[in-house]
Amino acid sequence: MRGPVKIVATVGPSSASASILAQMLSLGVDVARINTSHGSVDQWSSMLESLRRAEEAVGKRVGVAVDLEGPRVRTSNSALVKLEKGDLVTLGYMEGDIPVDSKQFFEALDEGDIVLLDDGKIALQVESVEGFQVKARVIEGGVLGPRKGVVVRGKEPDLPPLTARDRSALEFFADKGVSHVYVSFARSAEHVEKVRSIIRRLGLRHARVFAKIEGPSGVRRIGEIAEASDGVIIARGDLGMHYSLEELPEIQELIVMEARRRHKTVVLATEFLSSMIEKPVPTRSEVVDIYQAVLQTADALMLTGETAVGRYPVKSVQWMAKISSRAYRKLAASPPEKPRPTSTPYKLALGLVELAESLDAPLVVYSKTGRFAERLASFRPLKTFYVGVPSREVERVVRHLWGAEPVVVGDHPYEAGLARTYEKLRSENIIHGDETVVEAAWSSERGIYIIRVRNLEF
Ligand SMILES: Nc1ncnc2c1ncn2[C@@H]1O[C@H](COP(=O)(O)OP(=O)(O)O)[C@@H](O)[C@H]1O
Ligand SMILES: C=C(OP(=O)(O)O)C(=O)O
Ligand SMILES: [K+]
Ligand SMILES: [Mg+2]
Repeated sequence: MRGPVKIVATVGPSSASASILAQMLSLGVDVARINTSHGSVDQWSSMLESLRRAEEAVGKRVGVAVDLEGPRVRTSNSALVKLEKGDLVTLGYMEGDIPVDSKQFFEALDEGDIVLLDDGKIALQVESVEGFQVKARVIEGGVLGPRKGVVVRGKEPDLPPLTARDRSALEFFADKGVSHVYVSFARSAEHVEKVRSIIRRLGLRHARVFAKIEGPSGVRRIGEIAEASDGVIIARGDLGMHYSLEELPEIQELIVMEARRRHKTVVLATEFLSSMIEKPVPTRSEVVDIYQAVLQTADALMLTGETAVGRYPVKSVQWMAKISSRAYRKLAASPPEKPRPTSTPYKLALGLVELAESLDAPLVVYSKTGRFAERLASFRPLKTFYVGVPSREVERVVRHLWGAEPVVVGDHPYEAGLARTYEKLRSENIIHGDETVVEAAWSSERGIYIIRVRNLEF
């Protein structure tokens, strides 16, 4: 039992081939992330093509998440830059030892500011600011790769939530079966709503909008942002540059709690297995980090550099799946607490999860949009639950949810959809004929909620 936690893998140069992706999918990847901070329409096209081929080979369709660059400030160097501790370097707009691609970056800079590069691996302290010419001292050295993220600790560029690059990326992906859009640097509910309206205009009907919490305003406004989103992502890469690292565990706990109490999908991202970018085996602390993340009941864990540019993308997925299924055993022994239901649909969902658990029976439902599945997942059912869905579009949405196993049965009235779902599970021998099963669907035609328990043993 791989366990209910889902795995998001970033597709990049290391994993863009159909054969590598097929191995990753069969080992447990549930969502493929395309980080549009990098690459081009041509590269994204070939990634989607490889992904389709991998899905065919494995017989499993996964979520397709488009991660928008957002107002990201980056260095614009194309070659590596070696930086030694103590060096005095110049930062300039598209020029200098360290060229930076945003004018707003320089306008907000003051002497004494700490500038972090590449998820904080390199740190500088600003000594002088003359317009777009800045002198800074290297306080943490390293080799700066091309086009790496730049963050001024505690300062967020007051830029619009979407850039021209984001809009063209969304236009490209509008008819590509995308199931999730990750909004980078989400700073307010308004940001999220803006992206949602653009997505709707582009015809991405079912796509869910997840807000990436990457800086101080995202953390401060987590409540309104979570309310406005379908899910939140704890982006530990950028968060670890805005905050000092020892603050990260509490921020992670806070955001998981704020998301879960609002029944929102919650994803933990970045540096879970970063040592496996170079090595075939994780460090002990990475293993424990993943184990603890599962016990914190995130819906999904995200691999970034490990599968995008790492030397061991398949082994990284293998390790994440192995550790999370081990953590699942611990969870099964001491079930996680469930959030309070906030309305009738959630009360029904909670009742269903508890009924299935008390009978130790599989839960089978039919959900036309995937919203019913989201409500059930939010109560963290300990066993996989099966969700009949009308289309591949909804299948991809449901794939992201804790414990949810989507089954495409076509578009039917609820009761017929539920019957087809049960039949399909029986025909694939996922559920056995004599097994007690809890089923549910609501019949909008008759305005009633159907709960049926098959093969009860008294
Ligand atoms: N689509 C891509 N094409 C090329 N390189 C990529 C792609 N996606 C990710 N990468 C590489 O993998 C690294 C880690 O991935 P990720 O953490 O998603 O990126 P970042 O944090 O830089 O936005 C990136 O810095 C980049 O070097
Ligand atoms: C996932 C993250 O965002 P990105 O990789 O797009 O910077 C992060 O900052 O941890
Ligand atoms: K991004
Ligand atoms: Mg980030």
